[in-house]
Amino acid sequence: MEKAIVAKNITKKYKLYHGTKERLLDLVTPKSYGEDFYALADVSFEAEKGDVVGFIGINGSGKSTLSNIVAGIVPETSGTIEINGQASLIAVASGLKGDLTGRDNIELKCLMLGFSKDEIKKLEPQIIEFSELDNFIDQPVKSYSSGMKSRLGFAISVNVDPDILIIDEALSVGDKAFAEKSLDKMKEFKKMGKTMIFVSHSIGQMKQFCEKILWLEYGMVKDFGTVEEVMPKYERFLKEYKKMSKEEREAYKHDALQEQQKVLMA
Ligand SMILES: Nc1ncnc2c1ncn2[C@@H]1O[C@H](COP(=O)(O)OP(=O)(O)OP(=O)(O)O)[C@@H](O)[C@H]1O
Repeated sequence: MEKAIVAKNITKKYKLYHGTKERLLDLVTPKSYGEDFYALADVSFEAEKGDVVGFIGINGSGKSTLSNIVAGIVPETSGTIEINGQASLIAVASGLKGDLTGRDNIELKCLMLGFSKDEIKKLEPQIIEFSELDNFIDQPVKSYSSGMKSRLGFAISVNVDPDILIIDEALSVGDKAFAEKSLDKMKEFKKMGKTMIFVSHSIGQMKQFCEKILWLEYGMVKDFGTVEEVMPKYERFLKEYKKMSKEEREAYKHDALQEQQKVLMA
């Protein structure tokens, strides 16, 4: 099978500062201030061409950070990510410019993807129709609601025929009718054998779409396997996690972060 994405030992470190003073001091004498925080620790996974890989995990587990790294929006601190040669990759959630109108954003994103002016002219009506933004298409994107932004991002992404599509929580905002239309489009993509990364908190959507599941927890890979292998374990975990008291969750997190330290030292 042809590999579409190969991510090896991805680590993402952020600096956490206690207040502005510490942040400024760190600018003057770098590395002296702030606390290291690892949003991802030694994460590896692969997607074959045509796989739909779902990223799951409780809040703050690193799903968006990883999808942004795959999309090339956020740089990894260490590790490598390979995207199959000619694959054109598009992330629904990225790259909309607030000061530009919806229409200008369509043109800009298409230009960046290498489309010619003529090709963009043909694509534009299709994208606008899918977005259902009507007259808002000529308003600056900063005046859009998050649902509207997500509709524009999704409309562009699914109409430019990418090889790899990254859908990060794009269906959780906006109305139900649009989400259903988008899910239909995703089914179409799946039939066409496109590779997708899908980030969602919806267990139903995950089961419906994904072949593989990457379960992240406090930046570490808790499990990676087929949807049939991983989802039942995740659902059992969620049931237990929901029952935990605040203190129990803190203790759980503490243990996970100690494990993270071990992973990072290895
Ligand atoms: N720019 C940043 N600076 C510092 N910490 C960050 C930054 N971006 C993300 N983080 C932290 O990294 C961790 C992982 O965040 P991320 O958004 O990837 O998680 P997630 O699994 O997508 O969460 P959610 O399900 O809530 O969307 C979180 O603790 C978050 O606070």
